Amino acid sequence: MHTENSVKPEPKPAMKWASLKKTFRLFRYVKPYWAEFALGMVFLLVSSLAGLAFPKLLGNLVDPKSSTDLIQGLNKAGVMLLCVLIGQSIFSFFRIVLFVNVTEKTLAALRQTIYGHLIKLPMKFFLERRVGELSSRISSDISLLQETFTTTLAEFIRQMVIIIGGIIILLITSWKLTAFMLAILPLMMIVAVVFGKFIRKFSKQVQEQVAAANTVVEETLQGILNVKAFANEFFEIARYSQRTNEAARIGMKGGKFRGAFSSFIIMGIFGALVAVIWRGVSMGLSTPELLSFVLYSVFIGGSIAGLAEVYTNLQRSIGATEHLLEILDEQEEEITPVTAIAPEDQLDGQISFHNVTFNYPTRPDLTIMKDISFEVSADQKVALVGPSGAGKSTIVSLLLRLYDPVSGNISFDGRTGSSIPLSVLRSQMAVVPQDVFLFGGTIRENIAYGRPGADDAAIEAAARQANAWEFIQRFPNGLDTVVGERGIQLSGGQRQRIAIARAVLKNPRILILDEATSALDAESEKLVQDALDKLMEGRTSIVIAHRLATIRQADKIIVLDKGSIVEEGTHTQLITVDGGLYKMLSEMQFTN
Ligand SMILES: Nc1ncnc2c1ncn2[C@@H]1O[C@H](COP(=O)(O)OP(=O)(O)OP(=O)(O)O)[C@@H](O)[C@H]1O
Repeated sequence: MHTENSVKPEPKPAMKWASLKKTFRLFRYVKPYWAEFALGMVFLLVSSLAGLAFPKLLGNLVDPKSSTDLIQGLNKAGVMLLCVLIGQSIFSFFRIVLFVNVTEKTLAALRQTIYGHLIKLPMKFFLERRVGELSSRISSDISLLQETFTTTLAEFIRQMVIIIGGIIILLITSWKLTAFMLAILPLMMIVAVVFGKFIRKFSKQVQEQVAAANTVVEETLQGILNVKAFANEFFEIARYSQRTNEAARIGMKGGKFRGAFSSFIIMGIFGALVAVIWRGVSMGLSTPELLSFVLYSVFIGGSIAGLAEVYTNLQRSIGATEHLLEILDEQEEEITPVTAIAPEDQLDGQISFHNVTFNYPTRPDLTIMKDISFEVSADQKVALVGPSGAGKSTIVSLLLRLYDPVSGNISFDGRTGSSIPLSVLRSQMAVVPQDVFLFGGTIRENIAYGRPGADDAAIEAAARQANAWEFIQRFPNGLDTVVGERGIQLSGGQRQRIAIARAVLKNPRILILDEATSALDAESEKLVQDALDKLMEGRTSIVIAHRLATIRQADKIIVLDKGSIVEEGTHTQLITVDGGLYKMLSEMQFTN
């Protein structure tokens, strides 16, 4: 089990400006929609400015002087207020529609960019992170940004307009009273900001705990079979409860501070109001003047308090942006669309390992492959044999260039692997893995994964060659049969034949076969083996063999032990080596 690195250190204050600058990189995704964005901004500004007229007009409304100017029985201030209201509702409507449009389009582009980037990252990246954490990270980080773009940003601008505009109007009304009010406000502001920052810490911790809890759900649902088989339901329930309780505990602790924060704001605002009214009365301001003054003060006070919330939200989205940018800053593999393979890049199928030494990037201290060299001629069938952990799968990963050797090199037809475009190289190889992964979808889609866009005739031919057609046909929906998320409705042998059909469709130059360790029933076994034999014909095949009976005909058997090649030869040669590992493994299997 991995340990959680859930609570990451808070970014240092010195980082702030740098992170803010980084966040601006996101505006690249807004750029294509800048016209809509700018228009939304105009609406926002106009509606915020119109909002500013509110207290003044309300003051006029109650002014006994204005009621003497009645125009046909209607109060002028009342009409203007109505106009402001109508104007504001129209502007708000367009502002929201425009901002939502821009946000949705921007986020879709961002989601696509991030996913497109993520899927092209090298294996090293995925070794270091948990998939559940990554996916919930991305979804929660993006929802945070959604909130920022649609509400927080607008709130920020509206509040700034109210604060600045309000103060200007107040200064014109009475600079003395304004100065008095302002003496109280900045204090509130500082406390609010400090408080907001403190609260932010809690929401971040809760977010991380929730992500950790989601990881448990995701992993256990994906591996539900294992959970049940090990009767570990209660263990998982306890694990999940621990995470969710922790999230709740931190959330509640944060809740207390949020409560205190809101009490502070209430005290601050009401306290300031009482003080301002008292001061205003003693300064001899008229009632309408006082009313609009108090209203402006409420607006300003409310905006300053809201600003702390906005600040918290902005900080959270800066955090979210940083996470997303961290992913975007990771170096991609050179994945390119392969439409046609240039003749010079067509593989013949010859492979050589020259003094390859390798360790996994996550475990630099542990040398997994030690100075390995071997040759595979085109169209040869070569078996990799050895005890568990000997390094057979690692050789396959190196062949696929999921990782690069630390020293030495791997060449294809005499060309170093790294000189062939990565996607072109991989497109000429196919893997039939031990644990076949079926995507939720139809059998047709699952087979066509070997060559997206293949027509039904090609899919049927591949299924026939893989000895899969017979069982597919027996399903009432044939190729349209939906297989579950992990293909649980299909038997192990059937899944393997689907994987073989995929490889047939791909028609690779180099075939990599990770033989299933789980025993199939005799009939299924024969069907799978027969399909594999047909698939291996006419191409280079590398077989990770667990059952030695299946590789007697191999052109070459490479025996690995602890990351080194200990023997090499055909079955007949190796079986005669006294004290040899192959002979020993072979005797063990046949006597069992
Ligand atoms: N992703 C990884 N990160 C770090 N070490 C790894 C990783 N994958 C495998 N190893 C280590 O590399 C060594 C070789 O593993 P590998 O999977 O290649 O062996 P194998 O011969 O295929 O074993 P098996 O027959 O059990 O599948 C093992 O010691 C294993 O612990």
